[in-house]
Amino acid sequence: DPEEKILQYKIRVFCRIRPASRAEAAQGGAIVVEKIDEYSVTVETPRGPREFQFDKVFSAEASQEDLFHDTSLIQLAIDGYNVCVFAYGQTGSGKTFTMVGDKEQKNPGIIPRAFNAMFDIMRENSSKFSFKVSAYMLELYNDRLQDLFASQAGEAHVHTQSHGQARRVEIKRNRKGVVFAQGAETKEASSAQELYALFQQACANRHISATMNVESSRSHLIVGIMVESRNLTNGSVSSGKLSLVDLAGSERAAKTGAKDHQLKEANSINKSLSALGDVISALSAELPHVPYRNSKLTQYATRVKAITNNAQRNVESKEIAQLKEVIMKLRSGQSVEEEDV
Ligand SMILES: Nc1ncnc2c1ncn2[C@@H]1O[C@H](COP(=O)(O)OP(=O)(O)OP(=O)(O)O)[C@@H](O)[C@H]1O
Repeated sequence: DPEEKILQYKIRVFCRIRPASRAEAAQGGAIVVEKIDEYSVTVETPRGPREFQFDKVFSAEASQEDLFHDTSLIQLAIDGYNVCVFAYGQTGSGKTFTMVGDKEQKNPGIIPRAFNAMFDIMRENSSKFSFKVSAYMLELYNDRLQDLFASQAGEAHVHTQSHGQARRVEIKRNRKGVVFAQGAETKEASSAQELYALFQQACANRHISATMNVESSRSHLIVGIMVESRNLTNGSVSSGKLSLVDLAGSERAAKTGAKDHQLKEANSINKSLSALGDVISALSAELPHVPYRNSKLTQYATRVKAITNNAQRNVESKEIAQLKEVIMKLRSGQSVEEEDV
């Protein structure tokens, strides 16, 4: 029963412990986190050990295969649901390793594995369905969404902008309440290899702050894969989306010792991450109002099909209230600003 599957999958939080790096070991670093069973870890703190629970815990020995083992979320996206997977953690905790993998792709992460699994599942179902896969890839940097496809698209205006910045993308909501990225270029892919090649092009356009940890990414990476499937027997069409997100480091601005534009980066990263935390708290507590609108990241990343009707009604009534305000202004002969609309 797909509805049952959806409820079961509403939000799941996994914990992955990464092994200590050679440098950390050489500096005499101690291991302070330990998996105690499938669902819990202990963390050494100055006030003694603390225990934390998760839907699943992966130890430092867990391989990339172990992590990806369960492909049911990919199946759900193909079945027409909106699925989002993201990695959260401080700089160097292993988000990019988990989502993307190592540079040489000897240990591919969730994103390339998801591309392969997606096309494998579609191939297995090709006698009953025809599929169309398209993708957009975005970067959220200093609260600005940028299209990572745009600057290799060869459009003249792109090159005239400073720092090779791609054009702006806006978050919009369609009449059905589904969030989409307006202005984002989507590209079709007919194989996992093609999709991966698009991903590599997109990654080459990301911002990396030069003076911080070289490996550190200071922006959120958002990969949206849309799957349209047509039932060959009755012609019905469904569309689902798999969003794969590699978040920027979650450390606090004060700790990074960052200045000026770096501080601005850290602040906007923190703002969007704490907004994400608020949304997840509201969703898991099943609160009637989910504060999606507090940041671009949450407007985009956490729109799930399982959102309660109440939350949806709240958003709609807010939009209707705005609309009423605009109508009132127009009636009384006042001017209407672009923001109002
Ligand atoms: N499970 C793992 N096994 C082996 N090496 C790992 C693992 N997780 C992370 N690493 C290594 O640790 C280093 C930091 O990981 P990574 O770059 O993924 O961190 P991050 O959380 O994405 O950091 P940032 O927020 O700065 O982007 C990398 O060299 C990566 O290869």
